[in-house]
Amino acid sequence: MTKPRVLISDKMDPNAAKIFAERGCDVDVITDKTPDELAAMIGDYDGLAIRSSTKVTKQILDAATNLKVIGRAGIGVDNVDIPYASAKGVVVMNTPFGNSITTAEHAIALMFALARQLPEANAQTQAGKWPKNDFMGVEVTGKTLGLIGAGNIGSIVASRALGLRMKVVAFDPFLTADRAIEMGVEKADLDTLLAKADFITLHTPLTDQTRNVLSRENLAKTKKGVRIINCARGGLIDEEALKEALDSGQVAGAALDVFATEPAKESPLFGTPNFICTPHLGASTNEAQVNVALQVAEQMADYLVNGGVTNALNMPSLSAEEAPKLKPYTNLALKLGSLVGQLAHDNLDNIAIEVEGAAAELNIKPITAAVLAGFMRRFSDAVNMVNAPFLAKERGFDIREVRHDKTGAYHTLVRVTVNTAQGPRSVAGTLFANSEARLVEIFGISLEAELEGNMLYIVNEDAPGFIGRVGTALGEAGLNIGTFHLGRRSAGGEAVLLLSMDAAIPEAVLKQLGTLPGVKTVKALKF
Ligand SMILES: NC(=O)C1=CN([C@@H]2O[C@H](COP(=O)(O)OP(=O)(O)OC[C@H]3O[C@@H](n4cnc5c(N)ncnc54)[C@H](O)[C@@H]3O)[C@@H](O)[C@H]2O)C=CC1
Ligand SMILES: O=C(O)C(=O)COP(=O)(O)O
Repeated sequence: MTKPRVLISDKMDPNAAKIFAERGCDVDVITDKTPDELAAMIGDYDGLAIRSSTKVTKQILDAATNLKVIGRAGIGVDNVDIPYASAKGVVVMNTPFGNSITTAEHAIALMFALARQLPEANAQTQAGKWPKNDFMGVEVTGKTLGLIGAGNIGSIVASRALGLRMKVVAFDPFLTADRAIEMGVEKADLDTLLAKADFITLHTPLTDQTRNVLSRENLAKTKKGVRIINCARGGLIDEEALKEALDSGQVAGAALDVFATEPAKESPLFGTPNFICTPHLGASTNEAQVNVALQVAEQMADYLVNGGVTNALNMPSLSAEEAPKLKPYTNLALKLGSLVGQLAHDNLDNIAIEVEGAAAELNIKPITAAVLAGFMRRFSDAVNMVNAPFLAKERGFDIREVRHDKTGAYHTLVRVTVNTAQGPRSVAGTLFANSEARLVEIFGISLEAELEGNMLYIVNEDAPGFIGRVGTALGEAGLNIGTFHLGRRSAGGEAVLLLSMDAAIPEAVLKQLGTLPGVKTVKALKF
């Protein structure tokens, strides 16, 4: 097997490259490339490891013809076009906890820097001014900290602030009353927070809902003299409006680690009194960088080498232990989905996946994803287990997953059913020797077959001499039959023939077979 190739395109702790190599990947570290340069090289790679500098846009994803996984050594993934990556079947992972303490500490550091104007006092002292009477600060003890976003980082900031004897008011639509009590914070709506807070700190991702949460209008609702800290994402604050609010004194100080456009080489805020900034250093500690580098490399290598999925934003998790157990099932599911996809005529919008026996003990999500991937291959070759659920959702598919406790004739079974105009149609398969995928039922008829390569599917009325006529027609066309599988509903009733063929069957031969007496359906299948 060729080794998966990984590109590390942002500055990352060397542990990442080391882990990739140890886990059987070829790794290149090539940073600071322009988008065009990255697009020109990305086609060679199976994995892309990034921080916040690399922008994974449509341009990059279109050029990434071999890419299977993007790993973000950090938290925010707003620099990755996740919907497009999903549509392209590329898994996107992050490391949701590795740098959260470090970033929370940076927010607290900036809060103190604002409260005591440390950067300016430091600069003037070192300039020989000894400005002892120019810097009157504020205490944080007893003050109210307004937390916008109370997730991992926000809750660490809250715990540190409570330790500093501050009061914490939190706005987060997903914060439950119980969790707020557990955190020791007061849950509030945004307007209440804006009116109460002496300091405001932001800890939400950048989304369409959070963009400009501190807009001009909202800045005007703050308590006069508020101090604002942003260690989350630049787009959360209207920078022009913040500049005006600093100039007017509505905002007494602001500390930004992040900017709407990065690198921020210029800004209306630069040079404003009581404005402090750092160049997106929130996650920059030795500890955090080692954490995220190790974690991203482990996760990506797991996926590329074993199929394990951890911390993916566009795919259900699958442990490295589970992945090998599920592999034969996803293979079976892909084939059953593909069979239904190739045989179903209607414009279907529903599919049910049932598992029983040993299959019912497993994580059903990857099995469903594989059925959908197989089923939707009739729409596009680019469908895989990552993008199939996403595409199915986009098409408004009704997907049902059923887990049966009972065990039937087979120790393990996966059944795929679609509702057609003629009623439900289902196919089922099992695993022989725990690994070999076998079809065992097709549209209510028992029939055992491997679904492999080129196949010929015929439905006919069971009648003497029919099989001979099929064999003769194929022989005369110079087409060799590999294996031959037969099933029927009842003697003289509907029968199914499933043949594996050594080569694809030409259209003319299919047409000719269709003219044989008693034939209802003839179809070439490909697995
Ligand atoms: N400056 C830096 O170097 C770093 C910045 N970050 C940024 O910090 C952000 C937060 O990280 P975590 O706390 O780990 O994420 P998280 O996902 O644990 O927490 C985010 C919180 O924001 C809340 N939220 C979502 N929409 C909201 C809305 N409309 N209004 C209010 N709250 C909302 C969520 O409910 C969640 O509780 C990341 O998304 C990333 O952008 C993260 C690490 C380093
Ligand atoms: O983890 C995050 O979300 C960060 O913003 C850290 O960014 P960085 O990896 O330091 O470029």
